[in-house]
Amino acid sequence: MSTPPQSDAEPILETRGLTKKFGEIIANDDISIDVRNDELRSIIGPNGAGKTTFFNQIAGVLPSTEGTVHFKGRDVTDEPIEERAQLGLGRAYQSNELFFEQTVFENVRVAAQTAEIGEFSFDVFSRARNFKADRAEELLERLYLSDERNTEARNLSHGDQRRLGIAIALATEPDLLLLDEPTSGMGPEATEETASLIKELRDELDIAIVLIEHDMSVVMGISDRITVLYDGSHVATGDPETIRANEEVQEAYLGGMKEEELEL
Ligand SMILES: Nc1ncnc2c1ncn2[C@@H]1O[C@H](COP(=O)(O)OP(=O)(O)OP(=O)(O)O)[C@@H](O)[C@H]1O
Repeated sequence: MSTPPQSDAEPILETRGLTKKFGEIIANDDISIDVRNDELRSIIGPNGAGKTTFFNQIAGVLPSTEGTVHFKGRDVTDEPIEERAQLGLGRAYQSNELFFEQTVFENVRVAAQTAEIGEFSFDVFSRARNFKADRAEELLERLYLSDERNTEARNLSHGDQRRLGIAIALATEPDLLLLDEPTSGMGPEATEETASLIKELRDELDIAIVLIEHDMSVVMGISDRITVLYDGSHVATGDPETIRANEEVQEAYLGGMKEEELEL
């Protein structure tokens, strides 16, 4: 399915014809989207739709079989993940990427220090401990983690680890933040808090955020626009009302998800 771009002004991210094949498996086929520089965009679709693969193609974790990725007008299709990060394309860290033996504060401070210096070295933990401390404190406050400042990352709750992963990503001062299922494994209350936090971050930091999310109340509640993938293809992009009313979206979802999961 050919997918014309949908945006009108100043896209920070443009994918064109993005395709990923794993041998015979076509994970993504010809995906073209534009994300505006102040946009909160959700990517949704049933299991196996190609969402995570698409994210990995954007971040530079996976090379694409075909197609291009432009970030801030620059072709980054062949740029490695670090180069994209330097340009301002950030992705939240997963729990298994944290420094478990270090405190919450040190995890964020070192991320800020690494971003400033340009590379990570194990020396960073022994450097002057107040380097980038203000920035780290500010981020902890913003992510509601100040109370856990001195807790070792391994002792954090699941939800706090997810927030720490976002704080680390923000330490690199991204202009576009990618969040892969930020509410997964959370109960209803933490999910709601995380959704508000994501919206707050976009509004206050004035950045673009693209998230993969399964919780439809989160998606419908905070997204400016939603992109629906199904079986590796782009089905639709539009505001929540448009997506809710789209018959093709309902069919795609009802084919792959239970109606009660959908809440469309
Ligand atoms: N490394 C890989 N090798 C082979 N096939 C893969 C690989 N990664 C993903 N796939 C396949 O590509 C398709 C898309 O997978 P992907 O994980 O991107 O979907 P998804 O929409 O993120 O699914 P979920 O919601 O379950 O995370 C699936 O058929 C999957 O089995």
